[in-house]
Order: sequence, then C-alpha cells, then structure tokens
Amino acid sequence: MISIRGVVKSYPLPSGRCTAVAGIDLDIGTGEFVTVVGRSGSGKTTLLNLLAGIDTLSAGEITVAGTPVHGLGGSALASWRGRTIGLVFQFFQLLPTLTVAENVMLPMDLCGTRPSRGRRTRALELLDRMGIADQGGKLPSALSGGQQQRAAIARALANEPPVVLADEPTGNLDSATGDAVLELFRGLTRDGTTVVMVTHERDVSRFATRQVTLADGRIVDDRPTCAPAASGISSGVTVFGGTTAPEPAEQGRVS
Ligand SMILES: Nc1ncnc2c1ncn2[C@@H]1O[C@H](COP(=O)(O)OP(=O)(O)OP(=O)(O)O)[C@@H](O)[C@H]1O
Repeated sequence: MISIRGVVKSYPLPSGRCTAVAGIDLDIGTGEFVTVVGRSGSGKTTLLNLLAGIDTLSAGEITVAGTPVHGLGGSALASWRGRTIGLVFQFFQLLPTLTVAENVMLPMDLCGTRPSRGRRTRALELLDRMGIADQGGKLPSALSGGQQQRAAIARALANEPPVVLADEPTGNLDSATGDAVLELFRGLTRDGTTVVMVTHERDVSRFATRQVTLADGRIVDDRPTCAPAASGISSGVTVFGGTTAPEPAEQGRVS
C-alpha cells in the first residue's frame, strides 16, 4: 500500500540545511497499523507530511495506493489526497464555524464524492459509528476533546480512504479516551485500511501491528508488535459510545 524509497527531506536555513528525513526506505502493507516513534525532532511529522503530499520531497520516491505521490501537484494532488488519505491531528482541526456533521461532510463536498443528498446521510452514519450520533448539529466547541477527536476521525473516513495518517491523535486525550481512539484505528485495519500513526507514546504495541523508530531522520528500528487480531468496526461494534470508552473517564480529559 505504501512504498517509500530513498526519501530525503531537507530545509534551507540561514545557517545551512536542516535534514529532517535523511534517507528512508520503508514498505507498509494493506491493513497494517504502524506506529512511528522517536525523540522530538527525529523526523516523524515530516515523514507523515511527505506521505500525505503536504510537503515535497528533496529526493526519493513515495507511492501510496499505486500512485506516485512525488509525481502529483496542484489540484491533482489535492484531489488524490482527498480520496486516498484520511488525516487525523492532535488538535482535531475541526472548522469552528461549521457544525460537526458539516465538518464530516466537508471532504465529500470538496471531492464531489457521493450525490450531495447522500453526504449528510453518510456523515450521520459515521458519527453514529463513532458513538456521537447526537452531536452532529452542534458546533465543535460544544464537544469534549474526546468527542471532537471522534468527529475528526469520522471526517477522515468520509471518503473511505485506504490510508489513514494520524499525527499524535491521542496527545490531547486522557489515557482511556486515547485507548478508545487506538482501538478504533485497530478496528479500521480489519477492513483493510492502512493506518500510520506518529506518537510519543511507546506503550501502544497492544494496538499496532508494527513499530518503526526514527532517530535523526533515519529508521533505527522496525519490528512487529504483539497486537492481537483487530476487531470492532467491521463487526458492527460501536467502539466509542460507552462500550469500550466509558464516559466517566472521558470527562476527565483535557479539552
Ligand atoms: N518547515 C521547517 N523548516 C525548517 N526545519 C524544519 C521544518 N519542519 C521541520 N523542521 C526540522 O526538521 C526536524 C524534524 O522535525 P519533525 O517535526 O519532523 O520532528 P518530530 O519527530 O515530528 O518532532 P516532534 O516529536 O517534536 O513533533 C527538526 O529538526 C525540525 O526542527
């Protein structure tokens, strides 16, 4: 699903060049749940941004779902990203003036996926799957941090992307709510979605299938984890909404 070959990313600085990614080769298969860990400044976010085509390569090649990302630009890149990549961020990045349902509809609006009548239905289905069906009409600011991240994940899934890229998605959540997010990602992989997640937390091996460690822009470790088989989404289980993420724990989250 993802092929990374000889990837380098450097930034010009007044004092010289900063090499954030210093030569990475990596293959990630369909349905893998890969965590990318490493010290601050090791190049994790840069690598994720390169995968999403948010940043441009200095050297090398990246192919995602059969498309050479390095060969795309402008509207073709934006269209490809909208249909292929679901992005999840630490601070949710929901548009504050749109309702939660409208936020989830946004990727479909931008990419023209589904007839416009079907977009709201799809958004409400996704919110239901995330356990926040009753929050669709509210503005994001009315939701807890955990609920906002569920909404952001619903938005990321709107166009049924084969790849989800998440940058510290649990960094702003308490541990129970964060675990529920990780459980959700694990459930997605059962349906064949590939998940790559940057995290500072090393103790996520029970959710992910593989852990890649970066140092100074290079891979210094790449190993399978002992995560049990994925479950959840495809079996119809609501990952959130009280079954695996009890509300009392979420009330303690940072919002
Ligand atoms: N736009 C930029 N211009 C110049 N240098 C940059 C830029 N973006 C990142 N860097 C540098 O590249 C290196 C890698 O940064 P990156 O954000 O990828 O690391 P990270 O592992 O994600 O760090 P953290 O865990 O703190 O988020 C750092 O030295 C950073 O200062």
